Amino acid sequence: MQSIIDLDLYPLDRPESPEWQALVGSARADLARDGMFNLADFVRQGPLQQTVAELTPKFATEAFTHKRRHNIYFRKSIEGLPPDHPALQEVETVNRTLCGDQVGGAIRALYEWPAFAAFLAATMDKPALYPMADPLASHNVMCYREGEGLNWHFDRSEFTVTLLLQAPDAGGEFEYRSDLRSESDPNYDGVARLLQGADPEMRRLRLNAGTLNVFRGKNTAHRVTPVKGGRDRIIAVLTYYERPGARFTTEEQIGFYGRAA
Ligand SMILES: O=C(O)CCC(=O)C(=O)O
Ligand SMILES: [Fe+2]
Repeated sequence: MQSIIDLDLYPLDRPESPEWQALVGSARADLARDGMFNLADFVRQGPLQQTVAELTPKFATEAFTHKRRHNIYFRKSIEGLPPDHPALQEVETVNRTLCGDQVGGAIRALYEWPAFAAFLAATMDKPALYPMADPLASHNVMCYREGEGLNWHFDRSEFTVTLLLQAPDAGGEFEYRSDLRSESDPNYDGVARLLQGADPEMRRLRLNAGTLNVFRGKNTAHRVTPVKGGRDRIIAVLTYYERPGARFTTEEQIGFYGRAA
């Protein structure tokens, strides 16, 4: 793992050491304050560039083009909400996705490294986290070309872990609004306000390649703005759950990836 991650900077291989505990502590403090934490230069430049070189031809030939109009919930209707409620306003998403069964190398090695899941669990104050059993959804790499983005949504899992592999020249920014809803309060009026561009608490993040980002995606509305310029935005999305064996439904697999597996 030392060839992929700088373990001197980020001692994930030494759980419970003072350095590991300090890293977990600062990640927890950031999560509590901002709903996210970032570890810059988490993956080394060599494996980053190698991964981009391996995956670029696959994006040209075998990636699924995710292009659809959807609302922030990725659901046709929400019980108790009239179809014309502004929280159900539709937006368009376009990007290309490679699924877990198409991504190997450093990304898969990191995804399946037990010490990485254990570190993430500690930052989130959970007893354990497990990779998904879903051959498609477990770890994805997404590519956004000029004009492409991912529109407003909430994630299925409580936390989302991303690793930017290649930053675009401009655009492709990550915009988010932490704690827009909660388990007990869907806050549809707040959702409508965000979609109308009128939420003063929306924040924007420009990531650098190699940065690990962890955020509370289930109740944090977020989007990726359209990329500008010729350099694609390429990002790995790693999904963990508190129980082993998590899978998407067949309908979700087809909606996100165009196939079931
Ligand atoms: O591309 C990103 O930065 C975010 C990806 C994301 O939100 C998702 O895959 O659910
Ligand atoms: Fe997301």
